[in-house]
Amino acid sequence: MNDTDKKISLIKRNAKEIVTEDELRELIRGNSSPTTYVGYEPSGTLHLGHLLTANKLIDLQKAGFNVKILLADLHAYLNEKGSIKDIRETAEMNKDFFLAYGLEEDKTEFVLGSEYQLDEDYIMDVYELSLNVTLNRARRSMDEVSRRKKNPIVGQMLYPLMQAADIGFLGIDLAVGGIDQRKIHMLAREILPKIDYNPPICLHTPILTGLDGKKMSSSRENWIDLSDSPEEIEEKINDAYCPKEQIKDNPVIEIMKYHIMPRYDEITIERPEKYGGDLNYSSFHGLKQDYLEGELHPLDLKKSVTIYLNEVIEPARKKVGGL
Ligand SMILES: Nc1ncnc2c1ncn2[C@@H]1O[C@H](COP(=O)(O)OP(=O)(O)OP(=O)(O)O)[C@@H](O)[C@H]1O
Ligand SMILES: N[C@@H](Cc1ccc(O)cc1)C(=O)O
Repeated sequence: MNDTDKKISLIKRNAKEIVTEDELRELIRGNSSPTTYVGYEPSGTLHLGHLLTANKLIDLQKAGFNVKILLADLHAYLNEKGSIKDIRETAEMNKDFFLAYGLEEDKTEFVLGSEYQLDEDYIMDVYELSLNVTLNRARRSMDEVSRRKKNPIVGQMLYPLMQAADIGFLGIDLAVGGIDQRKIHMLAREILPKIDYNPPICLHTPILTGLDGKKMSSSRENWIDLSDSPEEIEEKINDAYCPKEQIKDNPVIEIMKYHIMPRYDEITIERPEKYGGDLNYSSFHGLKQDYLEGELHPLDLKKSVTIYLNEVIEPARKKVGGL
């Protein structure tokens, strides 16, 4: 494998899609330090779902990308997440969480949305974009992001235009987000060239299933986050939905796949001799096969996920605890 192929395979790992891989290859060949970003509406809980995108940023850092994290305070405000003062305080806390989680401090630039989103040039970009997007299209792009499904407000129309403008304004080559960001990203690819910015390449991560088998979300109380103690994690994993021989919508399998396996060359599932002894896996493929065939039992999986997840989270937990 040449250097470009190695980077591409790291970037593709556990991604749901890249739009497009050819453009990514061209970018990596032609630019030794391209720029990527994820934007987050500041949130009181940064759960393992949010951290899927942070894992991808860590991979991208290893592949030579400059990483920006946008703490999107004005977006959260427009999405009715609270007062601007409270949102900004939460943004400050989130910054520490990301660094604690493993992003390299000197290679990660944090940007608060309102630091530049009130500048004249940025606002002119948003206005120009607004002349290129129908109400219907703006509304549809927000289907999976907006809090408010009925009676949309104008704030919801500004939101995707601003997200597109961010990508242009911050000089982003590769925009990363959960697959729920897809429609906004596709809109950005289409409209940014109309105001003389390059269309971004987009990478989407899967959506992590919560402990109850539904999307992990701070409003469902079905999450694990960095402030959970080892005892809480043990209890949560023990009680988690984990159907036998089923991979789909199985949060314990997903935690193993997305949060644990990328951090180890090989993992061991400890099992008493009488049940066949320890199992070792260096790829998710082998583990998946064994689980589907009933060779790996949910209880053994849960025990190992508890041990490894605690190990993965420990450094961050210490830092966050000491803040
Ligand atoms: N369960 C999840 N799995 C994967 N990514 C997620 C998950 N929840 C949120 N994200 C991602 O985190 C980023 C920030 O999303 P945002 O803060 O709006 O989350 P949200 O969907 O409102 O979550 P919550 O319901 O927990 O508040 C987005 O890129 C989104 O795709
Ligand atoms: N739309 C993202 C937040 C975001 C805001 C602005 C951006 O430029 C990027 C991302 C979310 O759902 O949380």
